[in-house]
Amino acid sequence: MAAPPPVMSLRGATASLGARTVLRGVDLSLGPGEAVALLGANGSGKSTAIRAVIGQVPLTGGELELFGTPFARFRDWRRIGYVPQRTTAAAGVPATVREVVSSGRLARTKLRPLGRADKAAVTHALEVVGLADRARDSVNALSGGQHQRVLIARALAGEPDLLIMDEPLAGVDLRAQDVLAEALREQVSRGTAVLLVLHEAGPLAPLIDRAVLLRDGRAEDVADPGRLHDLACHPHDAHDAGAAAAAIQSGLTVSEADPGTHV
Ligand SMILES: Nc1ncnc2c1ncn2[C@@H]1O[C@H](COP(=O)(O)OP(=O)(O)OP(=O)(O)O)[C@@H](O)[C@H]1O
Repeated sequence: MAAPPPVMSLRGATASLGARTVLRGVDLSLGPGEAVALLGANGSGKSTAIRAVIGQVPLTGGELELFGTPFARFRDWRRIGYVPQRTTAAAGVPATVREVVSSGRLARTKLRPLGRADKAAVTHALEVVGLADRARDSVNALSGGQHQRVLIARALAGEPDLLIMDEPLAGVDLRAQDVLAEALREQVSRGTAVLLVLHEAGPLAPLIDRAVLLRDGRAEDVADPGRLHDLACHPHDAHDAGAAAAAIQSGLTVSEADPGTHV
């Protein structure tokens, strides 16, 4: 039987923001059930890359396929969940936590009232992020970290096959990070592919199958996600991702001065 197509595949992707070329030939793909961390310095183009994947930033060149379908023909958006970079879930309209999380089902219900399965998925997502007891509260009454958890619950409620998250742990306290890591672990074990922009892997580190470093508008594979922490926190140290990968494989830090010292 033929192997399933990648969940997402970018090939030679180029993109610009204003006059600035941000992506200069990015190759990045994700298999079903794979969890990939996208690392890189501030401004290296991580958010731009994932916004290109969901069609918010148009490619100026290269190819994008989602679930084996070229982007221009892709319509199955319910298969993709997206958590934007730290923002607020409040839109000036006094929506409740449950309402915002329920909006994660929109691509599935196509504006019909929520059915039993929809409501169960929303309730489950609220429980997973630890906000079931706040379901009736206005999102305007939440803290920044709680907003972030609402946005994660909204993405989970859609039961996506590909979950894309831009720094999902930003502003989330350590206990909630553990809860979210467990939620993601469950999601990945069900076969969901996850693409995460990370600066701090924290409790997500054990989940990550592969890390990719964005540098100079291109993506470079990092061999061992076990060294994720160093590259996530110190992307500038990776002067040469090839050397970094070799060092990582051999168990040395990227900037190790004494090759006899293992970390
Ligand atoms: N609207 C815009 N117009 C022009 N340039 C932009 C715009 N938005 C972002 N940029 C630039 O594009 C580059 C990539 O930005 P992007 O947000 O993708 O980086 P990032 O790797 O996600 O950064 P961070 O780690 O700080 O979140 C940066 O140099 C940024 O200054």
